[in-house]
Amino acid sequence: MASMIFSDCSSSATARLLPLRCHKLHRSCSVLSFCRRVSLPLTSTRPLLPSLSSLQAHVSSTFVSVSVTAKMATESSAIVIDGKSVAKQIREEIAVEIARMREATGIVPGLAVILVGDRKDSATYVRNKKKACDGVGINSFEVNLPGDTTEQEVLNSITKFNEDPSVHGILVQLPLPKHMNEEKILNAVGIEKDVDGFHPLNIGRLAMRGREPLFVPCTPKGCIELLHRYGIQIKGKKAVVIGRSNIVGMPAALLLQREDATVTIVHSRTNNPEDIIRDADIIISAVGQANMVRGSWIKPGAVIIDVGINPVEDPESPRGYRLVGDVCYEEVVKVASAVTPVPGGVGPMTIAMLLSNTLSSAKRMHNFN
Ligand SMILES: Nc1nc2c(c(=O)[nH]1)N[C@@H](CN(C=O)c1ccc(C(=O)N[C@@H](CCC(=O)O)C(=O)O)cc1)CN2
Repeated sequence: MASMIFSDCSSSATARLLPLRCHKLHRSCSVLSFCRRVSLPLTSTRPLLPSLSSLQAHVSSTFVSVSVTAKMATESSAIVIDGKSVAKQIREEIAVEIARMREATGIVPGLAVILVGDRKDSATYVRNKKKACDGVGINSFEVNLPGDTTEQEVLNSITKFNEDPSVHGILVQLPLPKHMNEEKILNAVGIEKDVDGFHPLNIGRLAMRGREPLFVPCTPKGCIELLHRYGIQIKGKKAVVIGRSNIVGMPAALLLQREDATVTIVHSRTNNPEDIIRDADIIISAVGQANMVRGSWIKPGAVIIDVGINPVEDPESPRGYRLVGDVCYEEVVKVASAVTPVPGGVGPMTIAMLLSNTLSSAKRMHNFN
């Protein structure tokens, strides 16, 4: 962001941003070591965050297990929105639905993933998607193409999957190599199999009142699902989305608007972004800048959804780096009422929403409710 000062807020003074593509991602993150973990609410209707005192009153009845210490009542500290656990719960719900559908109809949902090139991070995400499919009972189909493959070869794979009745969802892992026309490739995915929700027709419908997209992009959908499952009210709230990418920022803003929030998008040309962010009740940050959003930019009690996954150098970590979000977690956790960690926040929800979209697609195609 041109007008923002980037300053690292990690404990390591030497921490530096690393290019994501050079490194295999890993799960350990020292940032999480001081997180208070609050287990999941089992219902999406009961608010998790009305106040600390009512939170404590509900503790024994509402949550599976809660490890909130007495310290929390005296020290201002946000609830950690546990995306990893929510995603697990959603995968379990999806597995039950898939089994029900298979028993009733004999149909098994199928997801096709096309990976072009040799980015390690993309390969990891694709592998994790396949593992998640296996876990819930979705058939997965994979095509791996070299980085110098032609656009036509990618289009041929898409056509093949568009015509295959055992495939209910198709996704092309992004980013594509630079020589490819992303728009042309994403437009080729049949709208009824567009489980990433990136087809312009799906995005267009998302933007219009009174129209329904067949699919909503997975990461923004995961952000909203986290807010719902934690009982965080969106209606009437001031929401700020930081970043305006086609994959996250723009659809996240559209979704928040559909939920009746008043939405502002902050981007690289926004003047005084801190002032706008400081006014927000809900912040979704998706810029890919480590620790950019500081504690002083946050209104006390705001809810922070951090979509950034940024590797920073960390000599103390076994792999030499760790993942941090766009938000300076150590500072923000003291000001916000709830915050997603990185890793373990929005990331796992992306894959859970992909499974959910694939199941919906199979149900819609086979008229199964
Ligand atoms: N076609 C698509 N391409 C890309 C998408 C997408 O939704 N569709 N999103 C991202 C990458 N992505 C899925 O593809 C993705 C990113 C991160 C995670 C995740 O679980 N992250 C973990 C941390 C990573 C780790 O330790 O392995 C976390 O945050 O806890 C899942 C999926 C770009 N491309």
